[in-house]
Amino acid sequence: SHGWGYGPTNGPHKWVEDFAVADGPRQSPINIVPKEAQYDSSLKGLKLKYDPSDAKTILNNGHSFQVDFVDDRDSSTLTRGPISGTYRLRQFHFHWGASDDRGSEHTVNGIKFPCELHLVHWNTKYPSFKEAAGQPDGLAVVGVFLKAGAANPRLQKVLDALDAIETKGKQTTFDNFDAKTLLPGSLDYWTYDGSLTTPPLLESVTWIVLREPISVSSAQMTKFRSLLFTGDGEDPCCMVDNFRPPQPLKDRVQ
Ligand SMILES: CN[C@@H]1CN(c2cccc(OC)c2)S(=O)(=O)c2sc(S(N)(=O)=O)cc21
Ligand SMILES: [Zn+2]
Repeated sequence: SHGWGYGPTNGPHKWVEDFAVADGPRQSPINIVPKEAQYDSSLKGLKLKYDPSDAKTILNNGHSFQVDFVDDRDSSTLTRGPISGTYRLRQFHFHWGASDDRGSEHTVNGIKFPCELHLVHWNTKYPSFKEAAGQPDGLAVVGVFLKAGAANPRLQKVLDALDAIETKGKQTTFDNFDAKTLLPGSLDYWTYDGSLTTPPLLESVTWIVLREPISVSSAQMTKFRSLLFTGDGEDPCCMVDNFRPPQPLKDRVQ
């Protein structure tokens, strides 16, 4: 079967055919309008504690690439901020464009960034990630914008691993990586209730989008674009424009 993707025949405008929740009340991403966001003084600061030894593998999943973490104990966690309880880091991945003028999923005042990092965490009040993914308070994803500028040395270890996972399904070990090094200096954030931005588009995500971007150079973006959506032996298709456009806010505030 021709699974979902980002092309003209299986892209975001087609996902509702297989995933009716695509038209749901809390879909992601959204356009963030800082002036319309409500300041909530009761919100606490984010607490992110990541153990570099939890990093396990890096995988080309045919939609993006992701770094997977060992999540069988509370060693890499997200607490405080808008959430209650303890969420464990499961994986991080990126979304990017074919050129620097697009690529991010969330936008700010309609502005697109060339790339967006997502750090996916699941609520440990549920027995497993899969169980949590189906619950309204099951996941918390920290989004970080990447802004075109100076090369970011913190990205280099991730980018150097991409040669080994060029095609869909390729995976290689990726250990001893501190995901905290990918975060900007300030942890100021916008937050809203949303969904996965890819099928199954589950409405189980508390989104926490950091206001301060990190930098990425055009040469580093070229490295992201060297990946393929396609598997070995298939006609090669560059992995670019793997982002869902902003969705209606419906009855939500930030
Ligand atoms: C391909 N989709 C990613 C993989 N995931 C996935 C895999 C299996 C089952 C499942 O739900 C039951 C979800 S995931 O939950 O790690 C996420 S989060 C996310 S994003 N862009 O909203 O941050 C994309 C994906
Ligand atoms: Zn994502």
